[in-house]
Amino acid sequence: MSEVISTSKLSKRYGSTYSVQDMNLTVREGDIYGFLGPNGAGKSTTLKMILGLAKPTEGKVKVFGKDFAEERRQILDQTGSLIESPSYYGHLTGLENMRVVQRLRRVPDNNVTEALKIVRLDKHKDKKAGQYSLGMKQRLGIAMALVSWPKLLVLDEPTNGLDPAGIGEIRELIKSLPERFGMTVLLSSHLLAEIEQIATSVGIIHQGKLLFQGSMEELQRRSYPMIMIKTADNSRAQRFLAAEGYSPQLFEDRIAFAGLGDEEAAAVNRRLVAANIDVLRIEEHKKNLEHIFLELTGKERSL
Ligand SMILES: Nc1ncnc2c1ncn2[C@@H]1O[C@H](COP(=O)(O)OP(=O)(O)OP(=O)(O)O)[C@@H](O)[C@H]1O
Repeated sequence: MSEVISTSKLSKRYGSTYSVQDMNLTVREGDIYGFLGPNGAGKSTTLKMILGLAKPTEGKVKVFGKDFAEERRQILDQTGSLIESPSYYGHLTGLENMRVVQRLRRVPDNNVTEALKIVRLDKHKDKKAGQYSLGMKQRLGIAMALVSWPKLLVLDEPTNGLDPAGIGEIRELIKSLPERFGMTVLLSSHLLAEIEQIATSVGIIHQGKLLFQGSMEELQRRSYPMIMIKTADNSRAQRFLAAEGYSPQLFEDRIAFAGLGDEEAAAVNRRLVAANIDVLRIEEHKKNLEHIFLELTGKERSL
């Protein structure tokens, strides 16, 4: 798969503070790349530099293998974006707003009709955008970004402020874009669950630095399984097993073991039963992404 975006040592400094530092980001064709980080991590700043809306202090951006500084126009012609909140004219209808973008992008009427249909605003196209709900405004913003059928779509927190139904709708829409239209999508979010559900690749940014970059599977692989055992008396089970040389931890209503193989799990089970401690459940838990994220950002030490 070819690289659609690659940045090398991309940095942005405001005063003496780096908002983004030495960012080597790679987005491949057909990816839905989830750019994940807490508020203030530097996501918007990075996206703005990729789109030429902010000037890097250091480093380079290549989009479609072209140097942004040299081939800006050609790159932007094939790119659609929604950065921060959508910009629209409140006194114009959804359709009229689309026409404004249509003229700028010099695309046929059909593109407008299709884009409105895809974001399901076709029935509301004659209503003033100022009277749209938050979700509709967001969808209008996405329709504007889609109108030229870009090869690359960059979306900054596209589900911000939406209710769960709206989030689900936008999520399904984004997920369908690579397959339906051959697009590559780069989107940012501070919500792990959202990235987990949409993205095929992930970049985790914290305090301006990229801490992890890879496929969603690679990130998932970092999670090692824990064996959780629920007994009729967890405290007694824990003391008993600790005396037998194991090191279980009490965790909610279970005792937890790291790195316990199948045979060891069976042995623990036998010992508990022999000690007259009823075993109610034995389960394998994968560490969830939240744990991994917290570990990467250095905020979590236990379990
Ligand atoms: N124009 C600016 N001048 C000074 N500092 C800025 C400017 N723009 C951004 N910053 C700082 O850069 C850091 C990163 O901001 P950025 O908006 O990129 O973060 P983010 O990850 O997108 O967060 P959020 O999700 O809250 O938008 C913040 O500390 C912010 O205060």
